[in-house]
Amino acid sequence: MSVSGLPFDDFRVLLQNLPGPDPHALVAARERDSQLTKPPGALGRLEEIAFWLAAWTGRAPAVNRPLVAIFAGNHGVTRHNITPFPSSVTQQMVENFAAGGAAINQICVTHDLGLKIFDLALDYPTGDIATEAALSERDCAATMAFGMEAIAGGTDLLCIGEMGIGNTTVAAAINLALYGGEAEDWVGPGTGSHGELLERKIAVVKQAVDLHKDHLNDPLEVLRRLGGREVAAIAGAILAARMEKIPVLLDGYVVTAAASILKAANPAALDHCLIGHVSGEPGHLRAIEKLGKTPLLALGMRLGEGTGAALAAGIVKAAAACHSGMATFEQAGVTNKENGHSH
Ligand SMILES: O=C(O)c1ccc[n+]([C@@H]2O[C@H](COP(=O)([O-])O)[C@@H](O)[C@H]2O)c1
Ligand SMILES: Cc1cc2nc[nH]c2cc1C
Repeated sequence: MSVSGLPFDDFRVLLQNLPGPDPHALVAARERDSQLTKPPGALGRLEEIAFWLAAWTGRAPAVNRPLVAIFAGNHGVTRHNITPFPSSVTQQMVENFAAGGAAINQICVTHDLGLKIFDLALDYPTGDIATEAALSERDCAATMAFGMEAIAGGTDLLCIGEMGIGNTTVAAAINLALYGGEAEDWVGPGTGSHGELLERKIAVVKQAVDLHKDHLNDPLEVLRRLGGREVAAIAGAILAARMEKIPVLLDGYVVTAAASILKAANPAALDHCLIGHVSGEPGHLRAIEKLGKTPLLALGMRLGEGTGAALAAGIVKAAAACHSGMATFEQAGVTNKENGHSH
């Protein structure tokens, strides 16, 4: 935080000074790819993923310490009775993650991914966005700074997930603020809001964006007024990963909304991120299109907790393994000339 000035000042400076990709590592990866024992381009998107890893790590593509970080928060807006599950489920699921009983635990075991849970003041829900700001500037900046620490233990691929009853409502409000359109374009069922629950969810999102409308030209104001603690921490984690040359896999609707805040502040802010999957939440595909990205997977999942990003990490690991482990034509003696030496 700044010695003088406002809590967001350092983030504003950071957002305008993000490092770019490493051109040398990218050229080296393209050069090696052209020598591997496969027809040019035959590994399709896996080749693009290897190049992306090289560009954003500045090294030969490798994934040795992948990490899933789950950020958990609670939301004052749930007082409007807009979700089928109570806010107490956030803490209960955090305990389930710790005990190894959630879907994300099984995917982490499957793909050999580390898992860290960051619960963010679950006993202190954010302000109700329909009637006040979710967070003060000070609290929002401090939570972003906390999120930046997610990578402190070291990782070379960060998969970002979240847990927070009510957070598909705040994600919808963020998207409506950033992209416009109708509340109905961005509000979906989340964990299963239909009928009157869904109608109230739509009304609350409209009310929230209307209440804060004079302040929504500034992406960090969108974050603190309409977001939540896990949303702020995710924004911080994505920024920290960029500074530390760590590629990022984004998960579903809520993580994408958090990421969109950064993109609104700097169009290049998400160039080190891929979208792990498109979730079943109807607004997710629309939000992904606004980011100009193509998700790696489409499995009809709508769970959150990092599950889509973690599944995609398996593909990213395979892309790195192919790039680094395959033989070159020369090494394998594969050639397209009869009895010749070159391909
Ligand atoms: O990632 C998604 O696209 C996604 C879609 C629907 C629900 N969720 C999860 O469900 C919770 C939020 O849903 P809700 O209905 O309480 O707003 C939160 O814990 C998210 O991880 C996540
Ligand atoms: C049970 C349950 C598990 C979740 N995981 C992510 N969000 C969730 C929401 C609920 C309700």
